[in-house]
Amino acid sequence: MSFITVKNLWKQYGDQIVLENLNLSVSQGEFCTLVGASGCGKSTFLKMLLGQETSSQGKLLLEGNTFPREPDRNRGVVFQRYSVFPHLTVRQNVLLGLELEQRPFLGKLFGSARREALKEVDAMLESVGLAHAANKWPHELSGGMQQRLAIAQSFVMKPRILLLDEPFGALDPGIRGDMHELILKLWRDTGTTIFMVTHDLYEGFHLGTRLLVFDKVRNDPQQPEAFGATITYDLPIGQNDRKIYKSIETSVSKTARSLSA
Ligand SMILES: Nc1ncnc2c1ncn2[C@@H]1O[C@H](COP(=O)(O)OP(=O)(O)OP(=O)(O)O)[C@@H](O)[C@H]1O
Repeated sequence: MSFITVKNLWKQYGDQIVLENLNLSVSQGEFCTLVGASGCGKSTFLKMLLGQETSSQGKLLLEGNTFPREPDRNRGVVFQRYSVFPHLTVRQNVLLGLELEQRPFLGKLFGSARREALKEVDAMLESVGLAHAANKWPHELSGGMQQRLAIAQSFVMKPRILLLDEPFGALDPGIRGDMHELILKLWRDTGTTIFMVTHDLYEGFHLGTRLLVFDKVRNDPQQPEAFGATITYDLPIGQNDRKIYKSIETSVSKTARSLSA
């Protein structure tokens, strides 16, 4: 059975149609990268997967059942920035999720429960390359290290679905390469189903298992809000066809111009 099923899904804010007629079937453990013009609804789609937004029409199913309405521990999220708590050390940042899960009201663990949790935290920090920075504060970390921390915070909760909204968008190209390796390693080790939004077509074409292009097939310059974006390409990663790359680039740029006009 499909892990995630999207059937004729629409999202509308007031008179603005943001997404129209999305159809998709995703298996458990896939890594989908989402590209598309700014404002065409990629983050809105992630929010629906997270349970922060509801659809206006259509179905969004998790193993055949309606998606849970509220965010829960099965779904993690990493944003481009500001995912970590500035008043907690690196170690405390990763520990907090486990503490809140086990002691939702107190938010603190003691004794052997705390020791067990810290073992998990330290293993996680080791695996994202932050073991040496466990006692540092977020403001003492570089941008790349902060994103490593945000990724550790998510993975320590062992989510079934991880949503990444331009997680490497603010990083230098050199550091991005290291982050690609890290996310691929964690994905392979854990089998998490990942959806990652990126503005970088290269990332889209090379990372994960599947590239989804969000774009508008219909556009009325007189009524720009009358039509939403849909999935125009659904390609397996590794398909390095220059012509497809060019055609996606051209179409996405055209939509970007119309959305910013
Ligand atoms: N809560 C909301 N209320 C009204 N309109 C919204 C809301 N959230 C998003 N929108 C609108 O929906 C459209 C899609 O926004 P969204 O953030 O999903 O696009 P995006 O493709 O992720 O853009 P970017 O790549 O710039 O992050 C935009 O026009 C935005 O203004």
